[in-house]
Amino acid sequence: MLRQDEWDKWYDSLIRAFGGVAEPSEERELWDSLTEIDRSLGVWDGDTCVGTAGVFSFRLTVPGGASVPAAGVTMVSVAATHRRRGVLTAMMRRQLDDVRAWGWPLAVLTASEPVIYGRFGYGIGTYHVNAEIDTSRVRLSVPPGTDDVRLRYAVPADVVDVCEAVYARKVPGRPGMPARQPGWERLGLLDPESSREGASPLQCVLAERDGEVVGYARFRVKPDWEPTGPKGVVLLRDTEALDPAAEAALWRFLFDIDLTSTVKTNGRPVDEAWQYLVSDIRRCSLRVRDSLHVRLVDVGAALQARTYQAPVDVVFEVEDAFCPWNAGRWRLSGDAKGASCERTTDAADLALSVRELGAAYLGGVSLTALAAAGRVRELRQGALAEASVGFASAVAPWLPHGF
Ligand SMILES: CC(=O)SCCNC(=O)CCNC(=O)[C@H](O)C(C)(C)COP(=O)(O)OP(=O)(O)OC[C@H]1O[C@@H](n2cnc3c(N)ncnc32)[C@H](O)[C@@H]1OP(=O)(O)O
Repeated sequence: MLRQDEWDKWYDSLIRAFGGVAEPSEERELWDSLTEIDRSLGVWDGDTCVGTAGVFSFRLTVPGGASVPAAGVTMVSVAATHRRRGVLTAMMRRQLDDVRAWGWPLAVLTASEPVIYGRFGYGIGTYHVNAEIDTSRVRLSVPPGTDDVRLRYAVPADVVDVCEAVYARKVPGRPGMPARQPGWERLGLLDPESSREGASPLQCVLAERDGEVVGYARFRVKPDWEPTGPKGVVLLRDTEALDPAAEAALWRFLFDIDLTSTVKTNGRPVDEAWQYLVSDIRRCSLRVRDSLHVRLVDVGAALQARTYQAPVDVVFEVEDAFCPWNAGRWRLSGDAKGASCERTTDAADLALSVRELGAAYLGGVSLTALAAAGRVRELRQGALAEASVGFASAVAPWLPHGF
């Protein structure tokens, strides 16, 4: 376990493993304040730190809206001098044992390289979309009520509480969103000058209706000119809105900022509303990327913490070499109201590894698709369709920010 007075050395070791470029002090201080020391691991060779791993104590929305304790695995590194000797494997062993002992059913992470974590039982549970929208050509058609939404600029730090309140109201409605705990609001405000690369400081626009804040967008603008005229870029940091009209008003604003011709987004939901309002989706240059990797640390507790949009009664035969306490047969019975998941000796209906369960858990990756890839085996006819429909989420799961 890490000690507070070791943090600087520990963090320096992490930074070096990521290439050694120092973070702006504002950012370093933020991660210092968010580090949960007693949940962090350091591996030392003498007084040199050669391995780092941390955990944030998240609560994550799962299908059905429950907020489930989840270890947000973070700050993982092994010094290049000590790589490929099993240091990461040893830290993952200790960490997953710890998470189990804390009684948390899930561990989640975003990976520097997707190849790393499958061996430890993580499956890719959410994807996100990056877009580069040609707003000189792409038009938005907005729903009724959009013109009733008033927009106004505000200083981001001055209105962070109202933005957080909007965010908090969105959390239960989308699997994968963490409830933002005190301190995390600073992540959305992070704005070191050295990271702007010619763009403006962070700007914020609030959407209001009848004096109530119903949405916000935080962004930067990077001015640019060519001989024929302006071609500035709007760099979206984040946006949330409480209803379709507020959402459309904010996107219309982002599309229409004078002297700009591109909106760039990073890490947006795959089913976000603006995609269904644009005149030309092809000119939005969508790219999909893996986002949250999900590991069921306690299969029974995790599967019964969520609900199922259609009735499910199936026996899973689960393979889990890294956390053998999960291996074996589990009967999951559930519907949209609740679920139970117990050990059973009954015959299995579906066979899969814990990695596929992690992928399907938040409802964004279909068990049928995994079966088509040979990753899930159907042992009772009909069980695959039943489980696949039950597991799906009407709203695509999404992780709103890195950690
Ligand atoms: C949640 C996060 O924080 S993501 C950030 C992860 N960190 C980084 O990317 C920083 C740079 N990289 C590193 O620090 C290290 O290379 C790590 C942490 C990725 C791997 O640490 P190591 O101690 O070398 O891993 P370890 O020796 O335990 O490897 C276990 C297995 O995973 C494989 N593996 C580990 N990392 C990688 C990788 N990046 N690419 C391919 N295979 C890998 C190893 O080859 C080994 O396979 P084997 O069991 O078949 O021999």
